[in-house]
Amino acid sequence: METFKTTTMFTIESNEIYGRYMVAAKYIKEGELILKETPAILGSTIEGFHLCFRCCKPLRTSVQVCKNCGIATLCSQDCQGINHPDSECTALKATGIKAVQLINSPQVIMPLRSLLMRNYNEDLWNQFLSMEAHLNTRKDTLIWNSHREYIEQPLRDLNLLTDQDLEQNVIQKICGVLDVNSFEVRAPDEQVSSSINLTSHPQECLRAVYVQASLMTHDCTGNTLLSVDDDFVMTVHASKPIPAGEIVFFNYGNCLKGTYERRQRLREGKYFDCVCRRCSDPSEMGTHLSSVKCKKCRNGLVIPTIPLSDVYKTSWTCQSCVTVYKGVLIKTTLDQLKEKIISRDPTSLSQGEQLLKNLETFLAPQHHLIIELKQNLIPLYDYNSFNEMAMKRKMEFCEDIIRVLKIVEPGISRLQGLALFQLQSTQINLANKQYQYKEIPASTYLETLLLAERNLTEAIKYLVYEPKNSPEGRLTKHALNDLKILKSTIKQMRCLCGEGKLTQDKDLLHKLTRKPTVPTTVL
Ligand SMILES: C[S@@+](CC[C@H](N)C(=O)[O-])C[C@H]1O[C@@H](n2cnc3c(N)ncnc32)[C@H](O)[C@@H]1O
Repeated sequence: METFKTTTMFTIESNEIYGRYMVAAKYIKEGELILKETPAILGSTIEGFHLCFRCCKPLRTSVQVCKNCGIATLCSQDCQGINHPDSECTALKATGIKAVQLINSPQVIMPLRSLLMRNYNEDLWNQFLSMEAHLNTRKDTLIWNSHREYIEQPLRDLNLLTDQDLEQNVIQKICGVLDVNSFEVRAPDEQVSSSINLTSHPQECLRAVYVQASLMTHDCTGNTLLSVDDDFVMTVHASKPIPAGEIVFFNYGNCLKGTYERRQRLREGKYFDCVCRRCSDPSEMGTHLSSVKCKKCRNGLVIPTIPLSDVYKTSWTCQSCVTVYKGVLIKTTLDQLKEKIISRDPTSLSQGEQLLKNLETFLAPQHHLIIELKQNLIPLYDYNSFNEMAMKRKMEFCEDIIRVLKIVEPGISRLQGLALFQLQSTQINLANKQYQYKEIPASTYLETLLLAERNLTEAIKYLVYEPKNSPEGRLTKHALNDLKILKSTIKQMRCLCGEGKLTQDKDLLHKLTRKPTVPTTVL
């Protein structure tokens, strides 16, 4: 086994299965910082859209061009962003191309910026080239041909590629590295609600390559927490203790998806078949995120007989009455349900609840389609935030999601932090309302506040690792302030209860029902 690189925290090793991978060089404590890194290259998603070369803000209306190179698009001449250094500016100018040529082909910009690295930062270029691109697997596939037509050909037409570049498939290599190694990061100025929404990706998210962080191997339960701040600096913390010699993993996908969906995405985008502990377990560590209800006994849960096989290729067996179902049957049912989810009106709460009932007749209570629908319904319940039933339903959904997250994302988890934050704020709002209208006695009110305090404290425990200059970091600041207020309220309520004075402290209720400074649609 060859060791490529060492820091005090990790070494890089390599084997046949993973290629290079990161290994803990010492015992790493939960929450310890493993690495902090700026991106080697930043750009738009594969389809390409225009962004400011300096700050990477998507350019929606006016576009200016860098006065020095006359090519790079900018949001303004005064932009203070650091992502268009003089070295790149000079290399871009030397190409002799015109700004309009790039404006007409936004999809070539990120590959071109990557290519230019070789002219001004050989070290970084070599590191970039050493990254996994899966050229052999991708050769002559749809993605290969698409990159040839939409990226290689336009760059060739601009005379930016040598014969040797074409012979060595340099552009395919660059595109492969970008596709396999990029992290999706938020575009600056994205609304907080979309950026910390669990379900939908921000509309204009960017791709960024971090040369060290990308060496982490995938595992569906991971042992790290990755965060990116407003300046695109990535931090990697241990989400649980990592003994010396253990692999440092990161979950490349969405931990709330089912095994089939996760594995399919990894196969299509990262070119490997995940065989981690979670993928190999037919019950997904007891969560039953992919299990369906048995039609025959109506009691048991039906799970794949061979979990590492495709849904439709393996048979499925009821854990209770042992009835065996054909995989195609399960797949057809799931496809029909997915179709219903897609075609529902996403703004209609009643339609969503109706569909949820429908899903619950076929699927395990924690099936990923049910969890996903609940995530989507939570923001709709926020619009009814003064309705008691709505608040209770929202809390129920948060608790359901947290229960699953505790298993599939154990340890420090941003998603758990966000879900707990949502939960406690609704608990407080509901208790305030009930206490104000004398529906609950002071002792019950106090009990609920204590419960909310525990949830808020736990949320903060997970969220303190978020960089201060990120939407989650700003939410954490807000949460810390909320906790202070909550503690002082609890103190006052304890006094009131102790003295038997069940008064309604309006000021106290007002403080506790303040709207958070960030939208609450975090789930
Ligand atoms: C972002 S790169 C990781 C670094 C890469 N191993 C290298 O040597 O450059 C992702 C690639 O690593 C490999 N990989 C990562 N996690 C894996 C896993 N759990 N099982 C098999 N291969 C994995 C796959 O080839 C995948 O496309």
